[in-house]
Amino acid sequence: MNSVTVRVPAKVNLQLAVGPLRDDGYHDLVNVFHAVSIFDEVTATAETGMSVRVEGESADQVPEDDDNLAIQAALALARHAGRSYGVNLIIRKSIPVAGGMAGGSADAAAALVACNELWGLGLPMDDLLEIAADLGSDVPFALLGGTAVGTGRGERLTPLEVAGTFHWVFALADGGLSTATVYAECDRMREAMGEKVAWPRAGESLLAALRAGDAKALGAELTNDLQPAAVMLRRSLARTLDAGREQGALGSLVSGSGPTCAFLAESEAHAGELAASLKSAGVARDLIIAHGPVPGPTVV
Ligand SMILES: C[C@](O)(CO)[C@H](O)COP(=O)(O)OP(=O)(O)OC[C@H]1O[C@@H](n2ccc(N)nc2=O)[C@H](O)[C@@H]1O
Ligand SMILES: Nc1ncnc2c1ncn2[C@@H]1O[C@H](COP(=O)(O)OP(=O)(O)OP(=O)(O)O)[C@@H](O)[C@H]1O
Repeated sequence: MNSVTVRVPAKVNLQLAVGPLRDDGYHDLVNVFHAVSIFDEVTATAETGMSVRVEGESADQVPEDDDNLAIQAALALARHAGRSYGVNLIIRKSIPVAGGMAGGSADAAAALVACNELWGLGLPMDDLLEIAADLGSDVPFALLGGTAVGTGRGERLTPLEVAGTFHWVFALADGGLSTATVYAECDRMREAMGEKVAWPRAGESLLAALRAGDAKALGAELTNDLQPAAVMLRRSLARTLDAGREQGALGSLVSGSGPTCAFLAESEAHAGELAASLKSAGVARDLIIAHGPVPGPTVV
């Protein structure tokens, strides 16, 4: 086999509970991940060296050297296998860059799956998950897909049972936000308010809403502890979130570290109406309709 193409979804966080800052610079989380139908595609082709090319949505903002998370994934996999494999990766991006939807992590997960296949390694999921955790906190979930709760840095995963499909509208913003900067702003705001940071816990009502496939109940339970920090760093997000609520979204929140905002709709038709109203309100660079949960990386 000379070439393998893998399609990989974006994520939104349905609950992001951020615990105290740890000594290693990370935060313990309860992170309810949900994979949605916005996809990047990664094609891996056998080659002697390691190279990457990026095409599509905001490709110019993605590095085409060893800083690219997909190349780092291929290098980590070759190291794990103990061989000096080569690969050319072509990444076709649709997931917004630095948008809080884990696009880089998705590409890394896709590269792990594609190279595992291309190089005939046959490594099991558990090995790939271990390599993924070293690449970034979101990468293990990007390998898994579906809906799952992540603890620790977000890398320790338990898949969740979900009934049916949820319909979403995503409002894209101009420019990205740095994940590390948003966490640091969250710490700063908490300290300024003298807030005692609680140990993060999964929302029982949120898990029940997922099990029941109850969009209305889910909408009321969406929470993101990074949202105040993201809004502080990008004030315009307050207006975007307000517009979603005014236009009848069941729930509105910043996706992960932002600046993409996520709005839950009642149905596919309602998502279409909501996207049209938000477009007219002029509160986003672009709007994308998607559904979840969807499976993780898939060879196409
Ligand atoms: C905001 C989320 O996307 C929600 O899923 C993730 O928590 C971020 O995951 P990620 O982008 O894979 O993040 P990493 O590459 O592991 O870490 C980037 C930076 O984010 C901060 N970080 C990340 C994860 C975590 N549990 N605590 C943190 O404080 C740290 O400053 C870290 O240096
Ligand atoms: N394959 C990649 N795709 C996108 N960005 C990448 C990639 N490799 C490295 N990067 C760098 O990582 C930064 C963050 O990109 P990414 O799109 O993953 O952010 P994000 O969606 O906010 O992440 P998260 O939701 O995991 O916090 C970008 O600014 C870019 O420079």
